[in-house]
Amino acid sequence: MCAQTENAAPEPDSETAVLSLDGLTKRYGDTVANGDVTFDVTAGEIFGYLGPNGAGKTTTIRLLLGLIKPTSGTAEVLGADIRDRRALTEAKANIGYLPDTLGFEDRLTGRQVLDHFARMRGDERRDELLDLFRPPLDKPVETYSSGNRRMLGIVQAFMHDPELVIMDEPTSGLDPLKQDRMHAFLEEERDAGKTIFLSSHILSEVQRVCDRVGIIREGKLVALEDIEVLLERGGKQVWVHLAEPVDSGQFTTDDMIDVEVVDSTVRFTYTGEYNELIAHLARFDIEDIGIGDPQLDDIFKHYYGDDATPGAE
Ligand SMILES: Nc1ncnc2c1ncn2[C@@H]1O[C@H](COP(=O)(O)OP(=O)(O)OP(=O)(O)O)[C@@H](O)[C@H]1O
Repeated sequence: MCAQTENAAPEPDSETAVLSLDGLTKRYGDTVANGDVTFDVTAGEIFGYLGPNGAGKTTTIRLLLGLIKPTSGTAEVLGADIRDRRALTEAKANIGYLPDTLGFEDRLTGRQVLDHFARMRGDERRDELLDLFRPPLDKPVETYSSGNRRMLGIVQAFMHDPELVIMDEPTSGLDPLKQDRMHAFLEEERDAGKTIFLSSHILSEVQRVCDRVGIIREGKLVALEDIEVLLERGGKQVWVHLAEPVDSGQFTTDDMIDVEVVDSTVRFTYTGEYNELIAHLARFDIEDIGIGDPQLDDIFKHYYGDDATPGAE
């Protein structure tokens, strides 16, 4: 599959660009943590920033929040240039941030942590969020499970009702039920007009909640697509059970990838015209057939190759 770059991405509407990255580059010695990363995130979408460990996701997030400085290039966050410290500080009053590692003062209770953030930015949605996410507020944070730490982090990220929320691996440490609650919550926030930027190495999470995805590999943006387009480009997953065994040379066409033949069963990903597939299949004696949508992790493999380590769950 042909990887999309920023050049081929749909033109964003600059009026509604909440995040706008322009050649964002961060080098650490010889390591290019982010290399010329360019894309926009528009208002009211859940944008998934997908890549395996070390791809550069946290670096992008830290650059966007002004926690580190770019080597070159820049970005605008809610209209503020990240190199303009004062403008960025003002913009951050309207941003929620859930870091990958929550840097709370561990001896404080959850309530004290929230009080601290409330003094800085407000907390008009605190009670509503605590009803949903329920961290044990009167215990010191050092006694929290990783799931409860994340719950507290989510409450602090959203309680001042920000326009944009940036989340670094938001569901790590959450059990499946809490992950579901979190995903449903993010969808509600998006429907209410909020913009969510979340990084993830979990393909199923991005597939489930995100409207668009940027895939980052070794610091470079290798794809930028609507989830639906990405899934469409990934073709169809097909399996057929034939009346007689067949060898792969007899069956395979140029539009089939990842062909697997076991006796009389063939599985493959089909990327061509459907009429041609049907004409091709009509030459065989077929006993059963299944055609379905591909999983994002299959598509991901095409970007990353066979040595991909996407860490899919
Ligand atoms: N302060 C630093 N000094 C040197 N190298 C760094 C620093 N921070 C990040 N890197 C390197 O930059 C690259 C990108 O790291 P980054 O943490 O952004 O990746 P990531 O996609 O967020 O990965 P993970 O999911 O593991 O956090 C890695 O090779 C990392 O080792």
